[in-house]
Amino acid sequence: MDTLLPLLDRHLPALVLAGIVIAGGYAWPRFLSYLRYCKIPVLNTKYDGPPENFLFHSAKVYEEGYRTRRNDVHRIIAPDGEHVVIPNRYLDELRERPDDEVDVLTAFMKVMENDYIHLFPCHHNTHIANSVVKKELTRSLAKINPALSRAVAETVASEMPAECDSGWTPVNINAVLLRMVAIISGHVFVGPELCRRPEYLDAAVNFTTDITMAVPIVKRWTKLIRPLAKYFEPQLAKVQAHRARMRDFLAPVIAERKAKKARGDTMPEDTLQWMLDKTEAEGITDATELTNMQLLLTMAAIHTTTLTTTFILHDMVARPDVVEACRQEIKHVLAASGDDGSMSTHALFNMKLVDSVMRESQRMNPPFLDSFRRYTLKPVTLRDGTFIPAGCLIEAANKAVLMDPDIYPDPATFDPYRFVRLRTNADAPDPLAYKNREQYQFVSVTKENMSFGFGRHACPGRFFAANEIKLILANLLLNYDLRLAAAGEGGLAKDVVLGSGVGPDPSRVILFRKARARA
Ligand code: HEM
Repeated sequence: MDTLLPLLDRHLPALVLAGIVIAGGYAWPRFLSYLRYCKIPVLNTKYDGPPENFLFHSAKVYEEGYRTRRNDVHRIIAPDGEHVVIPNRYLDELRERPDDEVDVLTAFMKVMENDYIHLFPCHHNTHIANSVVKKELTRSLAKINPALSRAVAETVASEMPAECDSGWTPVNINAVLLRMVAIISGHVFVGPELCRRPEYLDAAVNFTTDITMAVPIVKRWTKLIRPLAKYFEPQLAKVQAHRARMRDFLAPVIAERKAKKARGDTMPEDTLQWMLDKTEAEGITDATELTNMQLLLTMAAIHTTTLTTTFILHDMVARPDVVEACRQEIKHVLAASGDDGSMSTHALFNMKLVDSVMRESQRMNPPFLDSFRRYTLKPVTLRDGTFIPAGCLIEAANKAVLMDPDIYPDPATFDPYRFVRLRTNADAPDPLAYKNREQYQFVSVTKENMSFGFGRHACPGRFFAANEIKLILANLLLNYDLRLAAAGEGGLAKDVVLGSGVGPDPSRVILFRKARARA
């Protein structure tokens, strides 16, 4: 104490100043946040407190918001801050707002703590990656589908456990699908020669999981000292190690492709090549940027498609009649299409019951409880005078809408025929009175189904994802019998809801057996 007091005395002014700076750094953002949000009614005071309160009760929070305040802008307090929930009736108006007013990328950068995680390449290159999916990939689907169809057949055969050939075998289908989807997507991301290479597969399978774990770790650090997190949190180093490995993997591939192009060789048709062509045209030659763009697509595509397909199979296997009806439809469509065994986009379009089961499964198990995440870069005044300040993370309820009985009658019942009925039977009552019943296809995005988002930034990969999922389902149903495992055999589904994310029970198994010759 004797030595401490003089020391304190000598440094008192500096200590007081440091205290003011730290307290100010902590309190100032909170004060600004208070000013920004204080006029927007808050919903979830009862889930305030430790982050777990919101994380594990988020479904109830969104549901309560939709039930009690569906026509008013309101606020949810989540562990990462305030989320402003926008009623559906404003979405058509908001989707028209330009990106420099209501921006999707800033929203995702904030949610994903991009300053510390560095998931997104610079704005411009992120737009290039998105536009490659929207334009080149989607426009090429009919052309690449025969090759994709063969790739799916090979991958299903190689990835399903060999034990299924000799009898009923418990399969953790989520884990199997993750590799399958990574390989199949890899065919169109980096090409058939590279899509099974361990470096690519490691990034495709583990990058998303490592980022998902890193984001809450970053958020635990108070903003003022967040830049220091990378020196203390090994999870952040893990994310950057993925980037370095992927860059080492892609750099020689990129160099080789550039040489091929210079020689005038025929170039591959995959997202890497399309991104190379677009960036080269603009003089961007850095392999790191292309690596980041490729990793971004991996992040957007692999786990989302895997969890959607897992949910569909979990929902199907509980209903043997639906499995059989889908199998018959697939056989019928293929017999009528006269294709050479590969499944064309036209044949996939005609699998309308399969499509309906996919949409119904996604209706009951959307990947996110919310959708239409945007950030207001400028203050927004809506036509009826409703005001949303600048600097807000806005979003709309998704799951609560999908369970609304006025929109989806008897919403808690899984009805495999719900959407095929609406699409093919003009007399089927349509509570939404859509002008075009094709709005009920799996890929259609509406205010009443935003699992692929909404507006001009709705998921551009959904057409590819729908093809991929249908091809996987068709191959599994034609080549395997499947049945429900009992609870004791790992068959009990317990979905995981954490914050706004929803996933299937990752440990659940389904019994598969290689199909004997069927009629
Ligand atoms: C079933 C699988 C998938 C689901 C559920 C899904 C879901 C979503 C959602 C909810 C968004 C945000 C949209 C919005 O806020 O309006 C999104 C954006 C995006 N998705 Fe997907 N996605 C899937 C598959 C894919 C695939 C396979 C790809 C790439 C081939 C992809 C590429 C993208 C891209 C590039 C964006 C950003 C679009 C933009 O900001 O303009 N997604 N996705």
